[in-house]
Amino acid sequence: MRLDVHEATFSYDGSRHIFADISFSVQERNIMCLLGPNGAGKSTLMKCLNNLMPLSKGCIQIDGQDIRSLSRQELTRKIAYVPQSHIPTFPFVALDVVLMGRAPHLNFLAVPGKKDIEIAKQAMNSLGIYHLRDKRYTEISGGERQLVLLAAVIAQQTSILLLDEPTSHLDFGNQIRLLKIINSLAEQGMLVIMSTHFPDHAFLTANTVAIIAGGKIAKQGSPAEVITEENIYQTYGIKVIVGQVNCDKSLITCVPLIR
Ligand SMILES: Nc1ncnc2c1ncn2[C@@H]1O[C@H](COP(=O)(O)OP(=O)(O)OP(=O)(O)O)[C@@H](O)[C@H]1O
Repeated sequence: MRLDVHEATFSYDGSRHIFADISFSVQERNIMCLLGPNGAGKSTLMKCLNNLMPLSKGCIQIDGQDIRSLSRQELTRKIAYVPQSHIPTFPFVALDVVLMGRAPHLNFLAVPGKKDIEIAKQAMNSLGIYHLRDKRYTEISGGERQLVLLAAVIAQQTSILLLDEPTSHLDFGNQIRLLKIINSLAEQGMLVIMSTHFPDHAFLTANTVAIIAGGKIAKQGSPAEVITEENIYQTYGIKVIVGQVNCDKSLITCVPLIR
């Protein structure tokens, strides 16, 4: 499995480009992190990768096949996507929300079977939220909702996972547990693209980092190549120290300087 983005260009209004001529490739078992300031276009790019927004120019291919030639069901069997925010409308119980992840694998109007329920329960278990199964989605916290949506995409069993700021509502422990799960999904063969506002999350997970800024990929490469003091200053206008952790030289961290 491989995802190729060729000269992708997108505009909401037909005049202002949100991004232009963006190209990159990601292979299975790899995690790509998208960094960039607010409003840079990360969420928009995620939606284009999932063909929810049509590119104005360029193309996106999965194993050489243009995603525009795939039906929505074909695409949802290949790509799972968790948007940045999700406003709950119907009071489904959490297990039913996770079961919705099985929809691409069901025939039209078919109800989920025993196997689907088992997969959904396993997904909830892997995220430590099985106890939420009978709770209404409209009556759980923002972080719990984020974990329920993640369980739904794990149950979807796709080979590509698009996660738009997946840790934004999670407590510190759940952030790190989720990053571990993302790493293990990639080890099992998944291709993951995730946006984040935390450079450290890229150090903990990513093979590749792309900084989106000014409608372009401003920098692209390994986390150590891209997350540098200079690049972070250029991107966010803040001073940081990027360095090895003293007690474990294999870890690199990015610490903001507040003084
Ligand atoms: N539906 C829309 N219609 C018109 N413009 C939009 C729409 N959604 C987003 N934009 C604009 O597109 C640009 C990119 O927004 P996007 O949400 O992709 O950025 P982002 O990098 O994900 O930001 P953040 O880090 O704040 O989530 C912004 O200028 C935003 O105002």
